[in-house]
Amino acid sequence: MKKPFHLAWFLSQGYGPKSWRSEFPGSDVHRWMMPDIFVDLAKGMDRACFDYMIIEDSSNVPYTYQGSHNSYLQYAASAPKLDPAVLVPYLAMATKTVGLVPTLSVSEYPPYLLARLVNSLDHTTEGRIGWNCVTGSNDGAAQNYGHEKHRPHDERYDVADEFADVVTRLWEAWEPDAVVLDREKPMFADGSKVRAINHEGKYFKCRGPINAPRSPQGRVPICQAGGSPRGQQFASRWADTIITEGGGSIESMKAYRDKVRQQAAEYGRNPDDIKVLFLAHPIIDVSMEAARDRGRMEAAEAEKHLDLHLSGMSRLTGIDFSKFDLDEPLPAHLTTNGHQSSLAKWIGKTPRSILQSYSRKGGIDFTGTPDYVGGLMAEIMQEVGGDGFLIFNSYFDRRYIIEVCDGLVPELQRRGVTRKAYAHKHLRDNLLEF
Ligand SMILES: Cc1cc2nc3c(=O)[nH]c(=O)nc-3n(C[C@H](O)[C@H](O)[C@H](O)COP(=O)(O)O)c2cc1C
Repeated sequence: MKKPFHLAWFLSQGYGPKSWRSEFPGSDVHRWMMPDIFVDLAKGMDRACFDYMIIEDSSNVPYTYQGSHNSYLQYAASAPKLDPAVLVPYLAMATKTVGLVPTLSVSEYPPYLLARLVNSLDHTTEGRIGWNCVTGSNDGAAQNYGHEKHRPHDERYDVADEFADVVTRLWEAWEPDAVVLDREKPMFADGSKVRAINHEGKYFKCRGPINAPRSPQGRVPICQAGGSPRGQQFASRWADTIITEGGGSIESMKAYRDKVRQQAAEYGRNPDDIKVLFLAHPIIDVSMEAARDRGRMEAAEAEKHLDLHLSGMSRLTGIDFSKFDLDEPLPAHLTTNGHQSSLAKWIGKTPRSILQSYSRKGGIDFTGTPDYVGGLMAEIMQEVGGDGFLIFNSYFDRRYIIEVCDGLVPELQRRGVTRKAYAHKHLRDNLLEF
């Protein structure tokens, strides 16, 4: 029997405008700031029994490309974005089980504030919350929080280590049976079962305890995407689920997963407790020709707007890519304090070839009928060994939601490789189901 795998959705470009340039825009594009299209997505995911949706985030209007914010605003690329934590309760109210994972940066939140927010969301969703733990990368965001630039790349992960330690201890500061609710005594909570954490570290100081009981999951699942050696080390230590591009081949996916699992074992963790999910951008239609046509149209459209992708590369690395010749290989000496794993992949390639692979959405080509794409996904996961896929499409429309949730996923379910019903209520339990 085939081993089942997990499905999640990466809401790339966060809580921002989605379908405004689509052929199927919906009649409510000017109301992009309302939760409606995201609610439709979450309902589709609940029907299809996805594990979770990550709501990407960043909190600045970037100006790295050509020293100007114009291209970002022109394409609604990275801006505008509303706060992902605001979206979560709307999605939770509209669905029953799908997990909800807002992105919250350790460079922007104080640990107590973040621990409290996530604890509150875990209570009110009855255990469906995860935390996408990021360090931030673009200096423009650091400038919105009182700094000139971000800390050095690897030190950000040192900060994240201490941050995750404080946050997880706050989440566990109340014993599971601390709330007594004894009306006669009277005793709401037993003080002997609630402890301060008295943390004094290199970066943070926090007394605790958190001012709310342990939430349904207690220690909320942590999601992480660090791709550099230091990032992977952090993820192996803390993450319950890791999201990654995967490198575009079965070999690279397998190698990445094996490395994470080995590092996790070195930290004394059970590697099976970490679910590695690989980005996938399926393009689905009723026939192979129709799907390929759509793929060609998407690529042609992307190639018409090279500055959209150049500005994205600039934002991730802090390097202004308008300075380079499109057809000259990028110099080997380039360094970044932003996404090191992304830059490492680009060095030695020409910007044009990087953009072409961007416009084809890099990675493995999942273009075809639901039957074809479902079969391909099943085969790939079988070879990689796990643990699942993370669907993404930055500017999806409602048609895309249906294609994936009501076309592709039923094919995966028919093959017995993804779940047909949730076995549990909590996100962590669903992640650990297989
Ligand atoms: C699928 C995926 C989702 C990510 N989501 C976010 C995000 O929402 N916000 C953010 O600041 N960074 C995000 N990142 C960036 C990662 O947190 C990390 O900075 C990046 O992968 C580079 O890792 P490195 O610095 O270890 O090379 C994401 C990365 C990936 C691959």
